[in-house]
Amino acid sequence: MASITHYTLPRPEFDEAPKVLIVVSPYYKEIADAQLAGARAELEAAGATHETVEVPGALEIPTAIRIAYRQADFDGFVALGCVIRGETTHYDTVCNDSSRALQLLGLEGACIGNGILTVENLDQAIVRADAQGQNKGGGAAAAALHLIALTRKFAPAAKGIGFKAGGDLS
Ligand SMILES: Nc1c(NC[C@H](O)[C@H](O)[C@H](O)CO)[nH]c(=O)[nH]c1=O
Ligand SMILES: CC(=O)[C@@H](O)COP(=O)(O)O
Repeated sequence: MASITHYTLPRPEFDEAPKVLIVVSPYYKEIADAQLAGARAELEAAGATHETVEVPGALEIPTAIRIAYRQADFDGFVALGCVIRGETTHYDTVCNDSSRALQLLGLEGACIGNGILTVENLDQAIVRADAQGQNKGGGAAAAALHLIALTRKFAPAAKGIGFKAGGDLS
């Protein structure tokens, strides 16, 4: 069988440290801890500051990010959690709704890395969460950092454009 490796973008560099919120569901605590280790290492390697809040399950992650996006001043967010298929259709609800809500927040301008694992079994979760393995937590943190870098790159101030009340360009 043919195989191909993923290309990883170089880590972005920042003049001013990004401030990042990690929102994690410890629904599967050991998996969440491994994801957190990978995400924190990636953020620290980029010089970002970070804090972490917990929510009960993956379904609460987008709402928690929405609250922080509206009420605090984080540059970006890392969503960490794990959904493992059970006997019922609830799996599809948790996977699809959490993912869709994160995407909608992203389209509003929130810089979010989605590290919510959606897997068939615990073995799949373990290899993906492992910071020395597939390190999906680190990958989600890297995604958030890239979106923050893009936001700063295209910020009006960086182009010398100011906005006045009323919307006139100066
Ligand atoms: N089954 C999983 C859940 N379910 C819980 C939901 O996320 C939610 O907390 C509940 O429906 C209350 O709103 N959450 C996970 O993170 N992982 C699962 O496998
Ligand atoms: C992700 C899930 O939905 C799962 O944990 C719930 O299991 P079940 O479908 O057996 O209730």
